[in-house]
Amino acid sequence: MSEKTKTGVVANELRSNKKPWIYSLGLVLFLLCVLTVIYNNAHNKIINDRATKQFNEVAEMRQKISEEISAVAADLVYFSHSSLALETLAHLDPSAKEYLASLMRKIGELKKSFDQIRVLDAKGKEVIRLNQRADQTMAILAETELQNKSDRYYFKDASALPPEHIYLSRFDLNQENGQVQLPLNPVIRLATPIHSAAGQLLGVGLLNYRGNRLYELLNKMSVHEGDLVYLLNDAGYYLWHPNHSKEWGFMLPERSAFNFAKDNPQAWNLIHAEETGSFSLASGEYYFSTFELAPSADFKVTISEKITLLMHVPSRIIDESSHLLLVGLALVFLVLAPILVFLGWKLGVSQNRQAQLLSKLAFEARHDALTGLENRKAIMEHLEREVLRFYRNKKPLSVGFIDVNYLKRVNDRLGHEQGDEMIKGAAKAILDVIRCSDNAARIGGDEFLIVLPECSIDGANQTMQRIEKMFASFGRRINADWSLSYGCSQLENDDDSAEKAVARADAKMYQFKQAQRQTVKP
Ligand SMILES: Nc1nc2c(ncn2[C@@H]2O[C@H](COP(=O)(O)OP(=O)(O)OP(=O)(O)O)[C@@H](O)[C@H]2O)c(=O)[nH]1
Repeated sequence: MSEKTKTGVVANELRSNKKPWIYSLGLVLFLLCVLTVIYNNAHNKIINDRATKQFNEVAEMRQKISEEISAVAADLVYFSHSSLALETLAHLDPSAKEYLASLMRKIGELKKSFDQIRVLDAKGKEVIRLNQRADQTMAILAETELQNKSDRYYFKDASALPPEHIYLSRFDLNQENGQVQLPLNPVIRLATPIHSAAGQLLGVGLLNYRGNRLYELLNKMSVHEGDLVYLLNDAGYYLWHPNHSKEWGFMLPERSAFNFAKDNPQAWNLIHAEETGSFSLASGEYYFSTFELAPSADFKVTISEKITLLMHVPSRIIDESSHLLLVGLALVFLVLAPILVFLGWKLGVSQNRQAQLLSKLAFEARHDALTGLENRKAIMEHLEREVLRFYRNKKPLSVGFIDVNYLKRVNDRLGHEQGDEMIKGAAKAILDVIRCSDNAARIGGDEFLIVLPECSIDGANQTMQRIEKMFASFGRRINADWSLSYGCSQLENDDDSAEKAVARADAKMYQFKQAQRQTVKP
């Protein structure tokens, strides 16, 4: 086998050995790519779903707060602009006051969300006042307990409004006698001026809406575990904080440090940039909506406060969802990767086997099984090519024909194994003697053909002699009398052909054999 062929075979083998690895790694890489695509899609979907959910939640809560305040405004308008209120304040009907108080009590006990319900006259003196009891019933205060509130901002602001307009105080803590009421009592005061038919101010209707009712709504918000909900006033103070001890910093000096705007100036600027939106910071995602704490547009609202509903998804929660996804996909990888490695390996091995089988078949189709030399078909193709080269460059081309003598007799007398040894001996002698550029083939039972490019007939005959000698020496080693006959021919001109050259060499070999037979007695 030539060095070149040997290198080719080694390269093929190396390639074959790598195939199972390549297929296994290829499939694992494919799995990694698929899982990466799945991760990206799932991750984006989680982000989008979360954004949609949070936006919807914030919008829904804003709507609920607006509906709640609208219902409170409707209650205020209902008793304040009733004929009973007019008759009471204008002193038209002495029994009207009693009916009005009874109506106000009904409203208070039905809704259970009012700390106080009052009617003040035009001078700010309480005419009717109901306080909510601990059991949520309403107590009508006696005449002696009624106070003058003319100096309070809510009376002044409300009495200055046009007819039927509504005033909403800021959302803050109720104060009694200049002190913050304890336990803390968050309230929103809704007030509306009461005018006579002629447009004269008769008094003010007033409701103290309990902020705790808003908190109940906020508590019902369906937030994902770990998400944080804040309600902020327009100065960034917490009206609602998951940690309630941070609320009301603008009213309680000891809590004045707790302010979202101060703690998160970057987030606060972004919140102020638009009414509703979202943004992401290192601390997590934020979804917000800033709106007026006011009833729906059906009411004429003159003064109200802007508040911000803010939902914060901490980065820890975001990372957790990504982490869970990663862990899930890692598990899928750990389950599938060994299966794919196994399948890739099997595929590579079976492809190797198939390739080896094919190359063995291809080799066998062109080679002799006993000697490993080429067969007739292969050497004739080779000779055809050499003949074409001879036509072109006219360099001498010779053919040697060898026939082993007395093979039949060896077979018959000593057995086929000895006969085979004889054939293999002839092949070995040929291969040991010819040049690398020569080609030899076994073309029949005991016949061999040798193609000798760039070799004259004399050179070919000398080569045959050397083969004959070497073959005989092999025989002597086993005390056998091995001999062979040979004949050579040289390509002559452009009319000459491979077949003709082989036939001439065969004829020469035959003559040689005849001559041998006459001189050497078997
Ligand atoms: N052991 C063995 N014998 C083979 C093989 N191929 C062919 N033969 C036998 O070789 C013998 C060849 O017979 P012949 O053509 O008469 O050749 P020979 O006996 O060498 O006689 P000459 O060629 O005339 O010298 C036949 O009996 C074949 O069966 C083989 O691969 N191994």
